Amino acid sequence: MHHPRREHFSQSTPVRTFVFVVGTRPEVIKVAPIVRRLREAEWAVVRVVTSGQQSDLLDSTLAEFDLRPDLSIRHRSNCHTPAALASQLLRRLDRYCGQVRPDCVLAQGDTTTAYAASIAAFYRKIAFVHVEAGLRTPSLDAPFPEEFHRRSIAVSTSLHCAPTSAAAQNLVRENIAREKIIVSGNTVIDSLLEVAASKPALPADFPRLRTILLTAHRRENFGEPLRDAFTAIRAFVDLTPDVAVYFPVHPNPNARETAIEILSGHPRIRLVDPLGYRDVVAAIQNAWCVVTDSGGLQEEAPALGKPVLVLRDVTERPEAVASGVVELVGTSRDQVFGALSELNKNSAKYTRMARPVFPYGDGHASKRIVEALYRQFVLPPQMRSAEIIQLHHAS
Ligand SMILES: CC(=O)N[C@@H]1[C@@H](OP(=O)(O)OP(=O)(O)OC[C@H]2O[C@@H](n3ccc(=O)[nH]c3=O)[C@H](O)[C@@H]2O)O[C@H](CO)[C@@H](O)[C@@H]1O
Repeated sequence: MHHPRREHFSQSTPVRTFVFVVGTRPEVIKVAPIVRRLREAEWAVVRVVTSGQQSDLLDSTLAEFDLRPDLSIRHRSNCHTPAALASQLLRRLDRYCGQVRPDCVLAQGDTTTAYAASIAAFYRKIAFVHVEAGLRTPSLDAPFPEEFHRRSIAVSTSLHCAPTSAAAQNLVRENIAREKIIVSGNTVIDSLLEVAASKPALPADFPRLRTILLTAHRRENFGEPLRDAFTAIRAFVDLTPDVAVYFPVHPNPNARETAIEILSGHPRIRLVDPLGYRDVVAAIQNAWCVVTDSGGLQEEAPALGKPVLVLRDVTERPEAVASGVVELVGTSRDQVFGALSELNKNSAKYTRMARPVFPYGDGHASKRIVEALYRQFVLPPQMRSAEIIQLHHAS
């Protein structure tokens, strides 16, 4: 497919072509506000490619955010391992980049899709822009394989859009030049605040009790860790008659089977299919607390003033933990049960954790990113202001 490039839309301003590559639900939620804003810019031609990484959740999320892909990569053969997906994607993205010849490839986060997109861009000598750059844990294989993806992507990125100052500092520690980093905020807060402002309706089956919104799907929690955490949650609900659980179950069979095994058949535990984004936002707004191993929910719930217990031992999102509204509890039975009981008994603690904080953004991240794209890809080098492409220190 060849898209003719208009070299100039007016006498002076060149038109640049931007290719976004997305493969999973969170990537769509997080790039959609950038795509929408960039499409309004007369200096930008925007293409969206889907990678086929998470085919079951992608189409509905694309539709909800009104993102129509220009290319949907489908896989004939089994692509269930990161290696199989990465190798197939690399070939397909290389071909696409060769045809379209974009000025820039953009991807978000830490998926195999984002990793393959960064390599494809590098081999074609195309600038790569990384959205949600600089998240790190101390261990290369936790989360696996995402931490490896993040670190590898950083090496060839020309513009790093870090959500927070701490993420930017992580990049500086890896010797990334400061001029290549902006602190944009996380675009998930753009999506979240926009949806929250439109007052989404609560899903009809959401319990009318104090409700734990539960999600769990991280690969490193499959098996015993999930089984332990779910057992503790069930025990807590058994002992606390005014508490319910609302659990949109991820389609991954490893997560799904354990959820059904441990949590089904309880009158106050509701296992439901994955929710649309509007439903999730309404569910967070109406939850008593959120228990999760998801990255996105650790960012969203604090902005809506809901306490979060994280079913992981480490997080690449330390900011809300430092604010005291997110607690890392791991997956052991004692810790999960203990953390829920404490939140239930200790109302002063609950109140401290149930206040809106915005460490991940103010809802204007996509505006900052589009401004940075304009500076980097449209303005001549001598006119690029250092104002925006600079490292803001934590206040
Ligand atoms: C290791 C790690 O932390 N990696 C993260 C991972 O994403 P994640 O862990 O956040 O993934 P999920 O939990 O699947 O998605 C979350 C989003 O989905 C919404 N949601 C949830 C349930 C539902 O029923 N319906 C929904 O709409 C929810 O509100 C939220 O916005 O990959 C991203 C991409 O690279 C990275 O950004 C991110 O670092």
